[in-house]
This record gives sequence, structure tokens and C-alpha cells, in this order.
Amino acid sequence: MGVQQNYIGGKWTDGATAKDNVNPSDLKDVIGSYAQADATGVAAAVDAAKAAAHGWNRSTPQQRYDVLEFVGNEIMARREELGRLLSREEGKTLPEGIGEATRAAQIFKFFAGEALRIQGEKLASVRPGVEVEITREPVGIVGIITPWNFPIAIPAWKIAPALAYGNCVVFKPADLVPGCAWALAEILSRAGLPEGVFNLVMGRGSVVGEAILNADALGAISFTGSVETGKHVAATCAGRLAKVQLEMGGKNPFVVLDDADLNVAVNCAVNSAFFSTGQRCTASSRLIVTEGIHDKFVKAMSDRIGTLKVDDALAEGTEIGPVVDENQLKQDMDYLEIGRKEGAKLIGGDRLTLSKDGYYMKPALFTETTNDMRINREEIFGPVASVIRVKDYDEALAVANDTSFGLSSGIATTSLKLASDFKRNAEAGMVMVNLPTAGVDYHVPFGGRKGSSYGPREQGRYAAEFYTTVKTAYIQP
Ligand SMILES: NC(=O)C1=CN([C@@H]2O[C@H](COP(=O)(O)OP(=O)(O)OC[C@H]3O[C@@H](n4cnc5c(N)ncnc54)[C@H](OP(=O)(O)O)[C@@H]3O)[C@@H](O)[C@H]2O)C=CC1
Ligand SMILES: O=C(O)CCC(=O)C(=O)O
Repeated sequence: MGVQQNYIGGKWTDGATAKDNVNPSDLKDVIGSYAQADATGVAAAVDAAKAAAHGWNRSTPQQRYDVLEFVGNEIMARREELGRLLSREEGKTLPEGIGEATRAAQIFKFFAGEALRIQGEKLASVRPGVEVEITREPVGIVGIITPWNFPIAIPAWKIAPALAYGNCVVFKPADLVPGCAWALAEILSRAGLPEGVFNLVMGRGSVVGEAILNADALGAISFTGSVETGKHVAATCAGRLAKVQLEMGGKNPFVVLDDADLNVAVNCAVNSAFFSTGQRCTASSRLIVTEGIHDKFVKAMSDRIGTLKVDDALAEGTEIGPVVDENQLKQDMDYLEIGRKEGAKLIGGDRLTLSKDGYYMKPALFTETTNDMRINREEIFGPVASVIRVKDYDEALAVANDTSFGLSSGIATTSLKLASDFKRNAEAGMVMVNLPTAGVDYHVPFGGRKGSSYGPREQGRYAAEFYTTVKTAYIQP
């Protein structure tokens, strides 16, 4: 297999250089070599999108439906193959990889339907005889910058609405996971889009990402990733008055009350904290537990950690795959050290040496922690969670909200009254009752508050807010 190229203006195009994509479960396994664009490649993609924008802005709902339905159907038919590629390059387990590919297919099919349902409003004017019409038009050309932890679902939930609402796209995937992005681009290249409507430019954030942020023709930028980069994206976009949508980190609380069903609480906590190797912005990293159930919960969590199977993402029975790369593994290990120095007790967290050389670690649970510790304030983004002991529900809610983030918030309880109170008062974009904080539906809004999100919501029909601009027309017939 040669170098997998970028897709610019309807043509497969060499990058300035190329880079190998390595399997984090097995460092000897090179998945492929992928083009790395430079600023010239981004400029070519922007020019191609500019040339295509007028035509695609005026495409019919049927044309958009046909493209998105084609992509959704093909991903669905190939979900096992694409899920395998995803798990091989990112490290989540094969069932998780196939699940994510399926979700990407469902997202494309959902937005195929949305293309047929773009709405406007017609109102009577306050002036006699005048009519007022409110319509939604495409923003124009959208720059899409995605992270490595959801290599096909996050690109899907940005690219599908962008196209459904009539925009052209310049897409930069995370440098660690070009395989799924390339496979998605290859499907899009056969979906019936006019050339230049969709463009793939793989390469580094510092080069390709920067060029996208600074391209005046891109009227909107949708970004998911770290808070630090997100702030830089927002500041750069503000400088040239481009629309911006950011999804960033979380320090999501999962509250366990005395009246909770212990099995439900432990299953939710293990899923949210450790599945997908904890590399989800919706992961529960703070387990806030009331006194009466604290010791039973810690014992049950500790027992479960002991049985979780950490192994090659593609091996049957693996429950936790590797960490995505060496930098992320170092970050996880550094935080384990920080937690120990802060006085927390650690269960698990060992670096594992398995038969294949990969970035493996045992899930880690800190106990005897307080909410002011760095491990409870900063996003770690690995299979690491802390237990924070609290006296009662009121303290649990206060601790849950005492964070600079506000993405997802969960509670395990059998009390309808307390569940309802938590649903109302949790300072988060998403609230889960007796469910994990991670793992969301594909047809409803996704996003948070405070330092987690900025700009209009993603997903569901709320995505129209970001990918369209409103026009008010006054008509005197
Ligand atoms: N909320 C979430 O879902 C995610 C959060 N994170 C958090 O971020 C930490 C670091 O992960 P990392 O992958 O480095 O996250 P980044 O925020 O750096 O990366 C996210 C995306 O932004 C790109 N990017 C990086 N720098 C720039 C720039 N200057 N201009 C434009 N685009 C840029 C990246 O490119 P490139 O791939 O080349 O770096 C990638 O495509 C993690 O440990 C975790 O805490 C990470 C991933 C997802
Ligand atoms: O939990 C989910 O389903 C989505 C998580 C996510 O989007 C993320 O981690 O970036």
C-alpha cells in the first residue's frame, strides 16, 4: 500500500511529506502511511471549496439526502471492517470500534433526513401588507478539526450536518488517527458530491490546523479537543469574526447515593471511568459517594478493577484497550504520581507489559481524595478516577458542581425526588440518572457548559444553529 493521499478539489493529492500510522496495541504494526499537508495544501482545499460553494449552497434537499444516505449506508455495510480499523489505530476495543462505526452511519442517515426538513418561518409584519420570511442559509465553508478519541463519530457529527445544511468542508483529522478519516473521505469521494465540496487535509495541528484557523474564506470552525487548543481556536476565530463551536474537556461527576442499587452504581462507574480506556470527554473521573455506601462501593469497584481484562484492542474478550500513545500514557502516569503526592490512596494504575509491545496500563482508582486535589480538578483523559467521600446529597451536588467544567453529570439513586433535583441543579449540558455519564444518543443535542463547550450545540436538529445563518426577508407583494 502506498501513501494514502489528501482529497482536495475532487482529486487525490500528495502531501508535503508522509507519516506512518502505528497501532497502540502493537507498536510493530504499521497500519499505513498517510500524507501530511502543509499550508499550500490547505490553501488549495480552501480555493476548491470557494469554487464549489455557490453550487452546493443551492443544491436541492434531495441531492444532499442522496449523498448523506449513500455515505450512511456504506459505513453501515462496512461497520465491522471500519470498526476494526478504528480499534487498530485508536485502541478502543473491537466492539467499541464497531459501535462507533455504526453510530457514524446512523449520524449520516439522520442528517440525510434533516436535509429534507430544513425549516423557515413566515410571519405577518407589523406594517400593513408586508410579509416577513425567516430562512436558514448555509454559513458557506466550514473548517472541521477533530480529536483522536472518536476517529469516525466526531468527524461524522460535524461533516454530516455541514453538508446537510449546504456548506462546503475543509476537514483536518487528528494526526494520530488518519486511517478512519481517509476511509470516510474515500466513501465521500464516491457519494456524488461536486468536486471541492468536501476536502480532506491530513497533517499537524500546528501547520494544517493553524492554516485552517487563519483562512479568511472559512466562515465557521468546528473543533473538538483540549481546552488549551480550544481557547486558541476561539481567540483566532474572534480575531477575524468567524463563527466558532468548541467541544473540550470534562471532569464529569458521578454521584452515588446511599439508596443507590450498588450493581447499577458500579456498572455505571466502571463503564464511564474506564471503558474506551477513559479517553472520553464524557468519562466520569470524579465518583462522589455518600458515607453510607462508600465502603461497599469502593470494595466493589476494587474487585471489578481486579477482573477487568486489559489487552490488545482487537483480541476477543478485551475490556480495556491501550492508551492512545506515549504522550497520553506519560500524562496518565504523571497524574498517578501527582495523586500519590497529594495523599490519595491508589488502587491499580500499574504500567502493564503484555506479549505485544503497546501502551497498556491497569485502570486506576484513587480513594480518600478531596475535590481540591489537582487529580480532581484537571482533565487526565485516561483510565483514572477518584472517589470523593461526602456526607449527604446536598454536599454531593455542591461538589459535583464545583468544577471549571460542565459537560456530563450522573447520579445513581432510587429516589425520584433526588434524581429530579439533580436533573434540575446539575451545572452540566447533559445529565444521566442511573446511566453512565459517557455514551450518548446520536439524534439529540450534545454539549456542555462552563469550560467544556463554547458556541452552539452539536448533533440532533440543534446542529442547524451552527451550520446555518438566519436571513429575514421583508416582502411587499
Ligand atoms: N474533549 C475531547 O474529546 C478531547 C480532549 N483531549 C484533551 O486534550 C489533551 C491533548 O490531546 P491532543 O490530541 O493534543 O489535543 P488537541 O486539542 O491538541 O488536538 C485536537 C485537534 O486540534 C488540532 N490542533 C492542535 N493544535 C492546533 C492548532 N494550533 N491549531 C489548530 N488545530 C490544532 C490537533 O491536531 P494534531 O492531531 O496534529 O495534534 C487535533 O486535530 C488530552 O490529553 C485530553 O486531555 C484530547 C482529545 C479529545
Ligand atoms: O460519550 C460519548 O458518547 C461521546 C464522547 C465524546 O464525544 C468525546 O469523548 O469526545
